Amino acid sequence: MALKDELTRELLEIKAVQINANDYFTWTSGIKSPIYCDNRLTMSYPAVRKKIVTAFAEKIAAMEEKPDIIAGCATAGIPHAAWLAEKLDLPMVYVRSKPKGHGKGNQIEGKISRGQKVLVIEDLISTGGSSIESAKALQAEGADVLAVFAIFTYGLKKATDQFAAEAITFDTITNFDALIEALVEDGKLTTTNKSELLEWRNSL
Ligand SMILES: O=P(O)(O)OC[C@H]1O[C@H](OP(=O)(O)OP(=O)(O)O)[C@H](O)[C@@H]1O
Ligand SMILES: O=C(O)c1cc(=O)[nH]c(=O)[nH]1
Repeated sequence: MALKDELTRELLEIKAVQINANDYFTWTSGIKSPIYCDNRLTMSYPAVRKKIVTAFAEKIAAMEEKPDIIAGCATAGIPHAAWLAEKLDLPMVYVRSKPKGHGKGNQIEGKISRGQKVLVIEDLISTGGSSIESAKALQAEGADVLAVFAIFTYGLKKATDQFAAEAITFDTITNFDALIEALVEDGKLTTTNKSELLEWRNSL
């Protein structure tokens, strides 16, 4: 089984994905959603988190330009960025959603120098707003952001449009469509549920 399919299935097995058709979740963007994917749970499963790092490392191996440094998006991107940086023996930083209100007032923690090639690691992309903000904070420090990688994307048009508008490349290990297919295969979603969820996603 391809790593993408293995990880899609494992997200379901560890119950990272919850569907509540009657009591919607609120996303960080304010969007109300019948589905929530809690990739933070992957931290608690060494075999799953190792596969995530392997999948990111495979994507890096296919990149023409290699990163000098790995940047994690606070907070859920940080552990995976750390494990990836460790595997590749690369330096790491993390990026806060906003500058710290005390201490040194940093938004980026760790050392970053102008011209360094950075790969941004995020756990999940909904609208893309959080990871794009992290990438822009790095660019403001003179970093060359090669790409944003995440475990999962909902595949929202808004995310594709926002990344394109900022000329930032992004890629993910798995996505909403693969997740929905796996749920249908497992008999956990009817084809009607599937159509409703895809329609909801496409309407955002
Ligand atoms: O693509 P977006 O619309 O920005 O949404 C995705 C972001 O939302 C979640 O973070 P959250 O704000 O819940 O914070 P956390 O990472 O600290 O848990 C997730 O971890 C992403 O960072
Ligand atoms: O957009 C979000 O805030 C969001 C969606 C989701 O499914 N999981 C998550 O951790 N955040």
